[in-house]
Amino acid sequence: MAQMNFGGVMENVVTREEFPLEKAREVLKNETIAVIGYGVQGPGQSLNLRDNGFNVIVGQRKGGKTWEKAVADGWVPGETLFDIEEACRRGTIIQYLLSDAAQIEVWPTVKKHLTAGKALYFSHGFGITYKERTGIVPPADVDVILVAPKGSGTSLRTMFLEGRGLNSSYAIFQDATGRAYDRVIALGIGVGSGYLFETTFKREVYSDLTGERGSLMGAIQGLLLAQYEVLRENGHTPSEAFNETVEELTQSLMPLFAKNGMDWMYANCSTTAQRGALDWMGPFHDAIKPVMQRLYESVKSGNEAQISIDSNSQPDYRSKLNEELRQLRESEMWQTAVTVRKLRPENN
Ligand SMILES: NC(=O)C1=CN([C@@H]2O[C@H](COP(=O)(O)OP(=O)(O)OC[C@H]3O[C@@H](n4cnc5c(N)ncnc54)[C@H](O)[C@@H]3O)[C@@H](O)[C@H]2O)C=CC1
Ligand SMILES: CC(=O)[C@](C)(O)C(=O)O
Ligand SMILES: [Mg+2]
Ligand SMILES: [Mg+2]
Repeated sequence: MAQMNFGGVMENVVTREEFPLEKAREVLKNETIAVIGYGVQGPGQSLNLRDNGFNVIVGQRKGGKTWEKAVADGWVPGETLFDIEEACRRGTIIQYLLSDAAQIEVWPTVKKHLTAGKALYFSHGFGITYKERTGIVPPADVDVILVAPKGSGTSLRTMFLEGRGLNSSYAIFQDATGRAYDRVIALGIGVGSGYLFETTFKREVYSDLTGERGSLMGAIQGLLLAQYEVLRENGHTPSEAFNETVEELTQSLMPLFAKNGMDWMYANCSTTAQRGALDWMGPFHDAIKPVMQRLYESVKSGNEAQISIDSNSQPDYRSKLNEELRQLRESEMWQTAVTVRKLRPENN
Protein backbone atom coordinates (compact mmCIF):
# COMPACT_ATOMS: atom_id res chain seq x y z
CA MET A 1 0.00 0.00 0.00
CA ALA A 2 1.48 3.34 -1.05
CA GLN A 3 0.92 6.51 0.96
CA MET A 4 0.42 9.46 -1.37
CA ASN A 5 0.16 13.16 -0.66
CA PHE A 6 -3.02 14.71 -2.11
CA GLY A 7 -2.78 18.47 -1.68
CA GLY A 8 -1.26 18.02 1.77
CA VAL A 9 -3.46 15.09 2.91
CA MET A 10 -1.97 11.56 3.02
CA GLU A 11 -4.10 8.71 1.59
CA ASN A 12 -3.68 4.97 0.92
CA VAL A 13 -3.44 3.97 -2.73
CA VAL A 14 -2.82 0.51 -4.18
CA THR A 15 -0.69 0.46 -7.33
CA ARG A 16 -0.39 -2.12 -10.08
CA GLU A 17 3.36 -2.32 -9.30
CA GLU A 18 2.79 -3.62 -5.76
CA PHE A 19 -0.14 -5.86 -6.78
CA PRO A 20 0.69 -7.08 -10.30
CA LEU A 21 -1.68 -9.10 -12.46
CA GLU A 22 0.22 -12.34 -11.76
CA LYS A 23 -0.41 -11.90 -8.04
CA ALA A 24 -4.10 -11.19 -8.70
CA ARG A 25 -4.36 -14.39 -10.77
CA GLU A 26 -2.69 -16.36 -7.97
CA VAL A 27 -5.13 -14.97 -5.35
CA LEU A 28 -8.19 -15.85 -7.47
CA LYS A 29 -6.97 -19.07 -9.10
CA ASN A 30 -9.54 -21.26 -7.36
CA GLU A 31 -12.45 -18.83 -7.70
CA THR A 32 -15.30 -18.68 -10.19
CA ILE A 33 -16.24 -15.04 -10.70
CA ALA A 34 -19.92 -14.68 -11.63
CA VAL A 35 -20.68 -11.28 -13.18
CA ILE A 36 -24.41 -10.71 -12.74
CA GLY A 37 -25.88 -8.22 -15.22
CA TYR A 38 -24.68 -7.23 -18.67
CA GLY A 39 -25.67 -3.55 -18.94
CA VAL A 40 -22.83 -1.00 -18.85
CA GLN A 41 -20.43 -2.22 -16.10
CA GLY A 42 -21.10 -5.93 -16.72
CA PRO A 43 -19.51 -6.09 -20.20
CA GLY A 44 -16.56 -3.86 -19.26
CA GLN A 45 -15.66 -5.77 -16.10
CA SER A 46 -16.34 -9.31 -17.36
CA LEU A 47 -14.48 -8.88 -20.68
CA ASN A 48 -11.47 -7.30 -18.93
CA LEU A 49 -11.44 -10.17 -16.39
CA ARG A 50 -11.66 -12.73 -19.18
CA ASP A 51 -8.88 -11.09 -21.20
CA ASN A 52 -6.77 -10.94 -18.02
CA GLY A 53 -7.05 -14.74 -17.67
CA PHE A 54 -9.52 -15.14 -14.79
CA ASN A 55 -12.21 -17.81 -14.49
CA VAL A 56 -15.32 -15.75 -15.19
CA ILE A 57 -18.95 -16.48 -16.09
CA VAL A 58 -21.87 -14.16 -16.82
CA GLY A 59 -25.38 -14.32 -15.36
CA GLN A 60 -28.09 -12.50 -17.27
CA ARG A 61 -31.86 -12.70 -17.83
CA LYS A 62 -32.56 -15.05 -20.74
CA GLY A 63 -33.94 -13.55 -23.93
CA GLY A 64 -33.75 -9.87 -24.71
CA LYS A 65 -31.09 -7.60 -26.10
CA THR A 66 -28.45 -7.91 -23.38
CA TRP A 67 -28.43 -11.72 -23.55
CA GLU A 68 -27.83 -11.40 -27.31
CA LYS A 69 -25.06 -8.90 -26.67
CA ALA A 70 -23.38 -11.32 -24.26
CA VAL A 71 -23.52 -14.09 -26.87
CA ALA A 72 -22.10 -11.70 -29.50
CA ASP A 73 -19.24 -10.91 -27.08
CA GLY A 74 -18.29 -14.58 -26.99
CA TRP A 75 -20.03 -15.80 -23.81
CA VAL A 76 -21.30 -19.33 -24.48
CA PRO A 77 -24.74 -20.36 -23.13
CA GLY A 78 -24.39 -23.33 -20.77
CA GLU A 79 -20.60 -22.89 -20.51
CA THR A 80 -19.86 -19.29 -19.54
CA LEU A 81 -23.33 -17.70 -19.83
CA PHE A 82 -26.22 -18.66 -17.55
CA ASP A 83 -29.43 -17.30 -16.14
CA ILE A 84 -28.90 -15.27 -12.98
CA GLU A 85 -29.75 -18.04 -10.53
CA GLU A 86 -27.44 -20.62 -12.10
CA ALA A 87 -24.57 -18.14 -12.30
CA CYS A 88 -25.06 -17.30 -8.59
CA ARG A 89 -25.01 -20.99 -7.76
CA ARG A 90 -21.74 -21.55 -9.63
CA GLY A 91 -19.92 -18.36 -8.58
CA THR A 92 -17.67 -18.21 -5.52
CA ILE A 93 -17.48 -14.47 -6.08
CA ILE A 94 -20.75 -12.80 -7.11
CA GLN A 95 -20.25 -9.44 -8.83
CA TYR A 96 -23.63 -7.79 -8.42
CA LEU A 97 -23.80 -5.49 -11.46
CA LEU A 98 -27.54 -5.14 -12.00
CA SER A 99 -28.92 -1.60 -11.91
CA ASP A 100 -29.26 -0.46 -8.30
CA ALA A 101 -33.06 -0.75 -8.44
CA ALA A 102 -32.97 -4.24 -9.99
CA GLN A 103 -30.60 -5.40 -7.22
CA ILE A 104 -33.50 -5.04 -4.76
CA GLU A 105 -35.83 -7.21 -6.83
CA VAL A 106 -33.29 -9.97 -7.51
CA TRP A 107 -31.78 -9.98 -3.99
CA PRO A 108 -33.70 -13.05 -2.68
CA THR A 109 -32.23 -15.14 -5.52
CA VAL A 110 -28.68 -13.92 -4.89
CA LYS A 111 -28.97 -14.31 -1.13
CA LYS A 112 -30.04 -17.92 -1.47
CA HIS A 113 -26.70 -18.76 -3.10
CA LEU A 114 -24.46 -16.75 -0.76
CA THR A 115 -23.12 -19.75 1.11
CA ALA A 116 -20.31 -19.50 3.67
CA GLY A 117 -16.99 -18.25 2.33
CA LYS A 118 -18.31 -16.74 -0.90
CA ALA A 119 -17.78 -13.06 -1.69
CA LEU A 120 -20.42 -10.51 -2.66
CA TYR A 121 -19.00 -7.68 -4.79
CA PHE A 122 -20.59 -4.35 -5.67
CA SER A 123 -19.51 -1.42 -7.85
CA HIS A 124 -21.52 1.07 -5.83
CA GLY A 125 -22.13 1.53 -2.11
CA PHE A 126 -25.87 2.00 -2.76
CA GLY A 127 -27.46 -1.35 -1.85
CA ILE A 128 -25.54 -1.79 1.42
CA THR A 129 -25.56 1.83 2.64
CA TYR A 130 -29.28 2.32 2.10
CA LYS A 131 -30.16 -1.15 3.42
CA GLU A 132 -33.30 0.10 5.20
CA ARG A 133 -34.62 1.01 1.75
CA THR A 134 -33.10 -1.82 -0.32
CA GLY A 135 -33.41 -4.75 2.10
CA ILE A 136 -29.93 -5.90 1.01
CA VAL A 137 -28.42 -7.43 4.16
CA PRO A 138 -25.83 -10.11 3.37
CA PRO A 139 -25.26 -13.11 5.65
CA ALA A 140 -22.42 -12.69 8.17
CA ASP A 141 -20.26 -15.52 6.78
CA VAL A 142 -19.51 -13.99 3.35
CA ASP A 143 -17.06 -11.25 2.34
CA VAL A 144 -18.71 -8.03 1.17
CA ILE A 145 -16.45 -5.90 -1.00
CA LEU A 146 -16.57 -3.05 -3.51
CA VAL A 147 -14.63 -1.91 -6.54
CA ALA A 148 -16.18 1.22 -8.07
CA PRO A 149 -14.59 2.32 -11.34
CA LYS A 150 -14.67 6.12 -11.45
CA GLY A 151 -16.11 6.33 -14.94
CA SER A 152 -18.41 4.59 -17.38
CA GLY A 153 -18.07 0.83 -17.98
CA THR A 154 -17.60 1.80 -21.61
CA SER A 155 -14.44 3.77 -20.73
CA LEU A 156 -13.26 0.93 -18.46
CA ARG A 157 -13.21 -1.35 -21.51
CA THR A 158 -11.78 1.10 -24.07
CA MET A 159 -9.03 2.25 -21.69
CA PHE A 160 -8.16 -1.39 -20.93
CA LEU A 161 -7.84 -2.11 -24.66
CA GLU A 162 -5.54 0.92 -24.95
CA GLY A 163 -3.36 -0.51 -22.18
CA ARG A 164 -4.36 2.18 -19.67
CA GLY A 165 -6.34 1.63 -16.48
CA LEU A 166 -9.32 3.60 -15.18
CA ASN A 167 -8.93 4.55 -11.52
CA SER A 168 -11.33 2.91 -9.05
CA SER A 169 -12.12 3.15 -5.38
CA TYR A 170 -12.29 0.02 -3.25
CA ALA A 171 -13.85 -0.86 0.11
CA ILE A 172 -14.39 -3.76 2.47
CA PHE A 173 -17.71 -3.84 4.34
CA GLN A 174 -17.36 -7.31 5.80
CA ASP A 175 -14.31 -9.60 6.02
CA ALA A 176 -15.64 -13.04 6.93
CA THR A 177 -12.84 -15.15 5.45
CA GLY A 178 -9.77 -13.07 6.29
CA ARG A 179 -9.21 -12.92 2.52
CA ALA A 180 -11.41 -9.91 1.74
CA TYR A 181 -8.48 -7.54 1.18
CA ASP A 182 -6.65 -9.84 -1.24
CA ARG A 183 -9.89 -10.64 -3.03
CA VAL A 184 -10.97 -7.03 -3.48
CA ILE A 185 -7.59 -5.82 -4.69
CA ALA A 186 -7.15 -8.80 -7.02
CA LEU A 187 -10.61 -8.11 -8.50
CA GLY A 188 -9.83 -4.39 -8.80
CA ILE A 189 -6.71 -5.20 -10.80
CA GLY A 190 -8.56 -7.89 -12.78
CA VAL A 191 -11.40 -5.64 -13.94
CA GLY A 192 -8.88 -3.19 -15.36
CA SER A 193 -8.38 -0.53 -12.69
CA GLY A 194 -5.35 1.72 -12.81
CA TYR A 195 -4.87 2.88 -9.24
CA LEU A 196 -7.14 1.76 -6.39
CA PHE A 197 -8.18 4.37 -3.81
CA GLU A 198 -9.33 3.27 -0.35
CA THR A 199 -12.87 4.22 0.70
CA THR A 200 -15.94 2.90 2.56
CA PHE A 201 -19.33 1.90 1.08
CA LYS A 202 -20.92 4.98 2.61
CA ARG A 203 -18.31 7.47 1.41
CA GLU A 204 -18.38 5.92 -2.07
CA VAL A 205 -22.13 6.27 -2.48
CA TYR A 206 -22.36 9.74 -0.94
CA SER A 207 -19.59 11.13 -3.16
CA ASP A 208 -20.74 9.27 -6.29
CA LEU A 209 -24.38 10.40 -6.04
CA THR A 210 -23.22 13.96 -5.36
CA GLY A 211 -20.76 13.95 -8.26
CA GLU A 212 -23.17 12.63 -10.90
CA ARG A 213 -25.97 14.97 -9.79
CA GLY A 214 -23.42 17.80 -9.45
CA SER A 215 -20.46 18.82 -11.55
CA LEU A 216 -20.21 15.63 -13.64
CA MET A 217 -23.72 15.56 -15.08
CA GLY A 218 -26.53 17.60 -13.48
CA ALA A 219 -24.80 20.87 -12.60
CA ILE A 220 -22.80 21.00 -15.83
CA GLN A 221 -25.94 20.93 -17.97
CA GLY A 222 -27.60 23.53 -15.70
CA LEU A 223 -24.57 25.83 -15.91
CA LEU A 224 -24.14 25.52 -19.67
CA LEU A 225 -27.83 26.01 -20.39
CA ALA A 226 -28.10 29.09 -18.17
CA GLN A 227 -25.29 30.82 -20.07
CA TYR A 228 -26.59 29.69 -23.47
CA GLU A 229 -30.05 31.06 -22.66
CA VAL A 230 -28.74 34.44 -21.49
CA LEU A 231 -26.72 34.82 -24.69
CA ARG A 232 -29.72 33.84 -26.84
CA GLU A 233 -32.06 36.18 -24.93
CA ASN A 234 -29.65 39.00 -25.74
CA GLY A 235 -29.72 38.43 -29.47
CA HIS A 236 -26.73 36.14 -29.99
CA THR A 237 -27.10 33.47 -32.65
CA PRO A 238 -27.26 29.77 -31.70
CA SER A 239 -23.81 29.08 -33.15
CA GLU A 240 -22.23 31.97 -31.27
CA ALA A 241 -23.95 31.05 -28.01
CA PHE A 242 -22.96 27.39 -28.39
CA ASN A 243 -19.35 28.00 -29.40
CA GLU A 244 -18.83 30.40 -26.51
CA THR A 245 -20.52 28.10 -23.97
CA VAL A 246 -19.73 24.48 -24.89
CA GLU A 247 -17.49 24.00 -27.91
CA GLU A 248 -14.59 26.15 -26.76
CA LEU A 249 -14.83 24.58 -23.30
CA THR A 250 -14.68 20.94 -24.42
CA GLN A 251 -12.36 21.35 -27.41
CA SER A 252 -9.84 23.91 -26.20
CA LEU A 253 -9.98 24.90 -22.53
CA MET A 254 -11.07 21.70 -20.69
CA PRO A 255 -8.15 19.66 -22.10
CA LEU A 256 -5.80 22.39 -20.86
CA PHE A 257 -6.98 22.27 -17.24
CA ALA A 258 -7.29 18.47 -17.37
CA LYS A 259 -3.63 18.34 -18.28
CA ASN A 260 -2.01 20.98 -16.07
CA GLY A 261 -4.56 22.57 -13.75
CA MET A 262 -6.83 25.62 -13.79
CA ASP A 263 -4.09 28.21 -13.31
CA TRP A 264 -2.33 26.86 -16.38
CA MET A 265 -5.49 27.05 -18.48
CA TYR A 266 -5.96 30.64 -17.26
CA ALA A 267 -2.32 31.47 -18.03
CA ASN A 268 -2.87 30.34 -21.62
CA CYS A 269 -5.75 32.77 -22.08
CA SER A 270 -5.60 36.56 -22.49
CA THR A 271 -4.88 38.83 -19.54
CA THR A 272 -8.37 40.28 -20.15
CA ALA A 273 -9.92 36.83 -19.71
CA GLN A 274 -7.78 36.06 -16.66
CA ARG A 275 -8.82 39.30 -14.89
CA GLY A 276 -12.50 38.58 -15.53
CA ALA A 277 -12.34 34.90 -14.59
CA LEU A 278 -10.53 35.62 -11.33
CA ASP A 279 -13.16 38.24 -10.47
CA TRP A 280 -16.18 36.10 -11.37
CA MET A 281 -15.17 32.71 -9.96
CA GLY A 282 -16.13 33.95 -6.48
CA PRO A 283 -19.70 35.02 -7.25
CA PHE A 284 -20.33 31.78 -9.18
CA HIS A 285 -18.95 29.74 -6.30
CA ASP A 286 -21.11 31.58 -3.77
CA ALA A 287 -24.26 31.15 -5.87
CA ILE A 288 -23.70 27.43 -6.43
CA LYS A 289 -22.46 26.32 -3.00
CA PRO A 290 -25.89 26.42 -1.30
CA VAL A 291 -27.31 24.19 -4.06
CA MET A 292 -24.40 21.75 -3.58
CA GLN A 293 -25.08 21.70 0.16
CA ARG A 294 -28.75 21.01 -0.46
CA LEU A 295 -27.78 18.20 -2.83
CA TYR A 296 -25.40 16.60 -0.30
CA GLU A 297 -28.08 16.71 2.41
CA SER A 298 -30.53 15.06 0.02
CA VAL A 299 -27.99 12.29 -0.65
CA LYS A 300 -27.18 11.83 3.03
CA SER A 301 -30.82 11.63 4.12
CA GLY A 302 -31.47 8.86 1.59
CA ASN A 303 -33.88 11.05 -0.34
CA GLU A 304 -31.90 10.73 -3.61
CA ALA A 305 -31.69 6.95 -3.19
CA GLN A 306 -35.43 6.71 -2.60
CA ILE A 307 -36.22 8.80 -5.70
CA SER A 308 -34.03 6.56 -7.80
CA ILE A 309 -35.51 3.36 -6.32
CA ASP A 310 -39.09 4.57 -6.83
CA SER A 311 -38.63 5.74 -10.41
CA ASN A 312 -36.30 2.99 -11.64
CA SER A 313 -38.46 0.17 -10.35
CA GLN A 314 -41.45 1.22 -12.49
CA PRO A 315 -42.04 -1.17 -15.40
CA ASP A 316 -41.93 1.72 -17.92
CA TYR A 317 -38.87 3.50 -16.44
CA ARG A 318 -36.73 2.88 -19.57
CA SER A 319 -39.20 4.48 -21.96
CA LYS A 320 -39.71 7.43 -19.58
CA LEU A 321 -35.95 7.99 -19.29
CA ASN A 322 -35.60 7.72 -23.07
CA GLU A 323 -38.31 10.34 -23.52
CA GLU A 324 -36.47 12.76 -21.21
CA LEU A 325 -33.21 12.12 -23.04
CA ARG A 326 -34.99 12.77 -26.34
CA GLN A 327 -36.13 16.19 -25.09
CA LEU A 328 -32.55 17.04 -24.09
CA ARG A 329 -31.24 15.87 -27.47
CA GLU A 330 -33.83 17.91 -29.36
CA SER A 331 -33.29 21.12 -27.40
CA GLU A 332 -31.89 24.00 -29.45
CA MET A 333 -28.53 23.94 -27.68
CA TRP A 334 -27.86 20.26 -28.38
CA GLN A 335 -29.24 20.46 -31.91
CA THR A 336 -26.82 23.32 -32.54
CA ALA A 337 -24.14 20.95 -31.25
CA VAL A 338 -24.94 18.44 -34.01
CA THR A 339 -24.12 21.00 -36.69
CA VAL A 340 -21.10 22.38 -34.84
CA ARG A 341 -19.63 18.87 -34.45
CA LYS A 342 -19.73 18.40 -38.21
CA LEU A 343 -17.44 21.41 -38.55
CA ARG A 344 -14.67 19.89 -36.39
CA PRO A 345 -11.52 19.21 -38.41
CA GLU A 346 -11.68 15.45 -37.72
CA ASN A 347 -15.25 15.28 -39.10
CA ASN A 348 -14.44 17.03 -42.36
N1 LIG B 1 -23.00 2.63 -15.70
C1 LIG B 1 -21.76 2.75 -15.21
O1 LIG B 1 -20.80 2.90 -15.97
C2 LIG B 1 -21.49 2.70 -13.74
C3 LIG B 1 -22.28 1.91 -12.91
N2 LIG B 1 -21.91 1.69 -11.62
C4 LIG B 1 -22.70 0.79 -10.79
O2 LIG B 1 -22.61 -0.53 -11.35
C5 LIG B 1 -23.83 -1.23 -11.14
C6 LIG B 1 -24.40 -1.68 -12.48
O3 LIG B 1 -24.75 -0.51 -13.21
P1 LIG B 1 -25.03 -0.51 -14.79
O4 LIG B 1 -24.01 -1.34 -15.46
O5 LIG B 1 -25.17 0.92 -15.17
O6 LIG B 1 -26.44 -1.24 -14.84
P2 LIG B 1 -27.57 -1.22 -15.96
O7 LIG B 1 -28.60 -0.20 -15.65
O8 LIG B 1 -26.90 -1.11 -17.29
O9 LIG B 1 -28.25 -2.66 -15.77
C7 LIG B 1 -27.48 -3.85 -15.72
C8 LIG B 1 -28.29 -5.07 -16.03
O10 LIG B 1 -29.41 -5.19 -15.18
C9 LIG B 1 -30.34 -6.00 -15.87
N3 LIG B 1 -31.66 -5.84 -15.23
C10 LIG B 1 -32.37 -4.68 -15.09
N4 LIG B 1 -33.51 -4.94 -14.42
C11 LIG B 1 -33.51 -6.26 -14.12
C12 LIG B 1 -34.41 -7.13 -13.42
N5 LIG B 1 -35.52 -6.66 -12.89
N6 LIG B 1 -34.09 -8.43 -13.32
C13 LIG B 1 -32.94 -8.91 -13.83
N7 LIG B 1 -32.05 -8.14 -14.49
C14 LIG B 1 -32.34 -6.85 -14.64
C15 LIG B 1 -30.28 -5.49 -17.28
O11 LIG B 1 -30.67 -6.49 -18.20
C16 LIG B 1 -28.80 -5.16 -17.44
O12 LIG B 1 -28.11 -6.23 -18.04
C17 LIG B 1 -24.73 -0.27 -10.36
O13 LIG B 1 -24.52 -0.52 -8.99
C18 LIG B 1 -24.17 1.11 -10.74
O14 LIG B 1 -24.46 2.12 -9.81
C19 LIG B 1 -20.75 2.20 -11.10
C20 LIG B 1 -19.94 2.99 -11.87
C21 LIG B 1 -20.31 3.39 -13.21
C1 LIG C 1 -20.14 6.62 -14.63
C2 LIG C 1 -20.30 6.81 -13.18
O1 LIG C 1 -19.38 6.61 -12.41
C3 LIG C 1 -21.59 7.32 -12.66
C4 LIG C 1 -21.82 8.64 -13.35
O2 LIG C 1 -21.46 7.55 -11.27
C5 LIG C 1 -22.73 6.36 -12.92
O3 LIG C 1 -22.94 5.98 -14.09
O4 LIG C 1 -23.43 6.01 -11.96
MG1 LIG D 1 -19.48 7.19 -10.50
MG1 LIG E 1 -22.93 6.56 -10.07
